[in-house]
Amino acid sequence: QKTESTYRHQANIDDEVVTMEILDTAGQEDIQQKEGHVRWGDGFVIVYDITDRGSFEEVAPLRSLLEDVKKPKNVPLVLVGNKSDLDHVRQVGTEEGERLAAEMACAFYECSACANEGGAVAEAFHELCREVRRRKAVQGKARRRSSTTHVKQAINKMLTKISS
Ligand SMILES: Nc1nc2c(ncn2[C@@H]2O[C@H](COP(=O)(O)OP(=O)(O)OP(=O)(O)O)[C@@H](O)[C@H]2O)c(=O)[nH]1
Repeated sequence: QKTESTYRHQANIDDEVVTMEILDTAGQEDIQQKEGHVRWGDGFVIVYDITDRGSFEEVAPLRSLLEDVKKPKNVPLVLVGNKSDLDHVRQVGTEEGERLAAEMACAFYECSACANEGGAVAEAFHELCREVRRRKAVQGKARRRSSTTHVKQAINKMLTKISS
């Protein structure tokens, strides 16, 4: 049974301590629940499985939901293709992920929650934090003394291991 969990994770990003509140959604919510998650989040990691084309096809509708709920603001977002250790059963090419991320104007990472070589999982989260920070600065809401940036996220498929 799919479950929803929350995590708190602290990281030092560009010499600033950031506390992330992470919501790992189960991906089976109804539309009201999904919208609630989207309202709650400051930033989003959308994760698909490179060995499952269906999961890749769920990205665009999710992105539309984010846009609809957050508009007129644009949404801090990163796109992650997970399970890069399973390259031999890959169904979604790296270039396809890159192209989709370019369309969505967001950063893209391929990574593996199991074999997290090069720390791509952490890098994806760190980049999301930077993006949230940039948007807040642009919106004139940057609070210089705040050492706690809450990055909240709602996604359909999520990495459960975060290491930095
Ligand atoms: N090989 C490989 N397996 C992975 C990777 N990430 C997750 N898995 C496996 O994929 C399965 C699903 O992982 P979950 O983290 O439960 O995926 P989920 O979509 O978040 O599912 P829920 O937590 O039930 O919502 C598990 O058996 C994991 O061990 C990865 O990077 N590589």
